[in-house]
Amino acid sequence: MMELDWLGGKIAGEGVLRLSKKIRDLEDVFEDHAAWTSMDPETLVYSVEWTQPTAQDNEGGLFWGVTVIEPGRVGEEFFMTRGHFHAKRDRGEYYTAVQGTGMLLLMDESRSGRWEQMTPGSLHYIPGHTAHRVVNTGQDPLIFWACWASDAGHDYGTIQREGFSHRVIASEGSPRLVPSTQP
Ligand SMILES: O=P(O)(O)OC[C@H]1O[C@H](O)[C@H](O)[C@@H](O)[C@@H]1O
Ligand SMILES: [Fe+2]
Repeated sequence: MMELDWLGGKIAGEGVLRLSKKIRDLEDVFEDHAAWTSMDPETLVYSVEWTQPTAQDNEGGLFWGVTVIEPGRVGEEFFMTRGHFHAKRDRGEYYTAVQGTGMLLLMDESRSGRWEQMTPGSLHYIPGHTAHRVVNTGQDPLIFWACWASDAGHDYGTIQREGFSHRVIASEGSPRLVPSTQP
């Protein structure tokens, strides 16, 4: 059995998987390359804990995890996840925020973008064929839980090549959505 620290964003139990993404892992994710280069490469941007109680190729299985995005910026742009489509495009996902404030960026396959505000208690259904990225627009860690299909997989390449339709930047202290000029 797994034990969740719901508000702390932690999973305890056997077989919990963990990864963390630092500034050095996120080249070409942020628009301002000069600002990225000037930062300490060891700065933590986000970490993920998840459980895979079933095999990755098990059609019909579910995975469960939590992501903690630290507060911070690269230039004008807020810390955020890499973002992805699912490798199996039709697979959906749930996100629910428990701490902090942020923005869920969504984009369909014709690059049409939309977004949802994330606050403690907000529930977000991400349909299939929709890329998703989370941006921490607050001063505290943004913590959200997720449940997704075990055979969904992650396609990072499409976002790496083509970028998201929009970015979230700090404009006089407040978050502002701007159309992307480059991947
Ligand atoms: O994988 P990223 O786009 O960097 O997002 C970070 C993580 O966010 C959520 O927790 C998803 O459920 C994970 O599958 C994903 O790995
Ligand atoms: Fe996903």
